[in-house]
Amino acid sequence: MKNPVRIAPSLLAADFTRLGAEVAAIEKAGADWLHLDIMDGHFVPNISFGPGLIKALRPLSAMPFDVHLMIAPADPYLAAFAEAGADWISLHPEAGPHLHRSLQTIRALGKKAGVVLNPATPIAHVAEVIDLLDLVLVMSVNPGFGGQSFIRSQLQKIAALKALIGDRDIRLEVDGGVTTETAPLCVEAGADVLVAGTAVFAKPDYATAIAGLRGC
Ligand SMILES: O=C(CO)[C@@H](O)[C@H](O)COP(=O)(O)O
Repeated sequence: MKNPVRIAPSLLAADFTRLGAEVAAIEKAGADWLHLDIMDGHFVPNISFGPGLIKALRPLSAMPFDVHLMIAPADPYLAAFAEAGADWISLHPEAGPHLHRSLQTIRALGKKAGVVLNPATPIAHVAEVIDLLDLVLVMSVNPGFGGQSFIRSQLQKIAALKALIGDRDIRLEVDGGVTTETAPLCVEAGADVLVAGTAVFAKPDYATAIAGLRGC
């Protein structure tokens, strides 16, 4: 069965002086999920925000909170993100020695578990842990910053993952350089969740931007 396409604006591109209002605005504009990029200045060369912000935003929105951990190690912080209000928690295979155990921990916390593949990370990691996955996130830029250009080779990776996932109940998400030009290519390759930062928050009308990414 084909999943409907979900649009997940990335808060990293929002106006940090008015985050509560930004979250309310994208929800009203039709966003499906809120994507939250957690960066530690070590796993990626940027620092963003932590569980405190997620806890502050949680009462303001009914959207599922989709938390992408760009931190290493990730294991010591999984419970904090779960308690703060994350619904989906995804991490990189490179973030620790025991991806399988990390995914088990996320599920034991009652959350949906995801694995994230950098542009140079092979899909073999997914096959090894597929029974523990609710989501696979393909990075179509090198993680750390918004506003980068889409790496087109990742379309083949999305298609290969779609074939690997088959009819399992696993979302296939793409993040980085997603625009009205690249979004249809991602969906055609098999993605069903589109993360977009600048393609939403840098636009004057969020509803038009979200509808454009959804292809309607
Ligand atoms: O995780 C990241 C970057 O590391 C992304 O979520 C970006 O924040 C997406 O930004 P755009 O490429 O859509 O502007």
